Amino acid sequence: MAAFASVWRPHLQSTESDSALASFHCIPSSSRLVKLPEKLTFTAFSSSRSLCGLKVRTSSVMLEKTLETAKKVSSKEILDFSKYQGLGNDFLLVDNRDSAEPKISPEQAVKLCDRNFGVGADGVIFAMPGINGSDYSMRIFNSDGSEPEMCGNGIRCMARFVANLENAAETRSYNIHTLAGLIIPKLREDGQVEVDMGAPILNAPDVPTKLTSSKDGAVVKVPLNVDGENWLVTCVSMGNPHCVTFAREDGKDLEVNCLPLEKIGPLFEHHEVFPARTNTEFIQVISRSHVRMRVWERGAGATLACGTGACAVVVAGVLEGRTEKKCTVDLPGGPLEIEWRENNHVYMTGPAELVFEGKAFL
Ligand SMILES: N[C@@H](CCC[C@H](N)C(=O)O)C(=O)O
Repeated sequence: MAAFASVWRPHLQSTESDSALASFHCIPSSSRLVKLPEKLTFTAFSSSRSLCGLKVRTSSVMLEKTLETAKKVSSKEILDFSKYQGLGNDFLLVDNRDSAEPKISPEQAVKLCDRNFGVGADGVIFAMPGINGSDYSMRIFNSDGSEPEMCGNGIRCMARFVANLENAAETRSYNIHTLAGLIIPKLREDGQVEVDMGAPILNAPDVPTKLTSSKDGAVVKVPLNVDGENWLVTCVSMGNPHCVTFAREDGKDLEVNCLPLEKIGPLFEHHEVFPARTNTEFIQVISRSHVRMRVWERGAGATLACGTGACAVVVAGVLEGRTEKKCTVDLPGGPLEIEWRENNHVYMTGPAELVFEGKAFL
């Protein structure tokens, strides 16, 4: 972890392109605080110096240890990561193939996901050794440090990440063990990733929700009072819980771009009827095969896309009689193709792209 030290008119300047590393050190020149690795103490020097890739120019910053020591200290506390995004849902991917324990703690993930003080991401994903014959296991921490069972956009990114690590063929599929069971992403020739997301879970206590079921154990188009307003909701688990709404109780179509997501999202997420909290999808139907979605994610807030959410939406759309089983879901970050097939599995197709690789101080 970094330590704070008082200095006199410090001026730090990054000499590397690694913004994550730099962000731990860069401060406004008017400030009197500077973050440095905690094991450093101070003596005087008065010229321009380079510290861990940063140029230090001040007349009175005092350093006792050598720059070599600083580099050794830093290297022990650096995390290598690759940043990926799927429709703007962004993740730090960590090569965790040598251990069945995540390399960083939930608290460290929260810091790294911070968009001002860290690298910035909706979550951290660990590519871990496979279990029970699977190729890999995936675990993920949300940006609030909580651990979800699954992540649809994340698993597309993970497939691309492990293929890069392995220098694998452009087109192949992986069996990935998740806390929601076995999920199978396939890298396609056209660059898209198609994922067999498994079967939806509809039985209310398994979602989980305390709402009373309306149809064969499932919660379909059931009124839910949120802050004095009644919404009609359908609850679906894709391994993780989702509450999907197409309308308030007046039945009028939603105009999703006009919803105050930051206000109502947290009220759904923490509603007492969702014992494990919930992701919430607000949907506007454009046609029976095309919907517009905005999402408030459990543990991450408003994101540009949610893969498990888009799958839950098509299942909910079919159960409510609003959509076909094959549907395009438009998210703020772009479209996902979703299909609920005859084998009861939901298939999701979308992009996954490497943004950059980096190193961050923990
Ligand atoms: N963005 C993800 C879902 C990530 C997990 C979610 N926030 C939860 O807590 O369930 C996706 O693409 O599915």
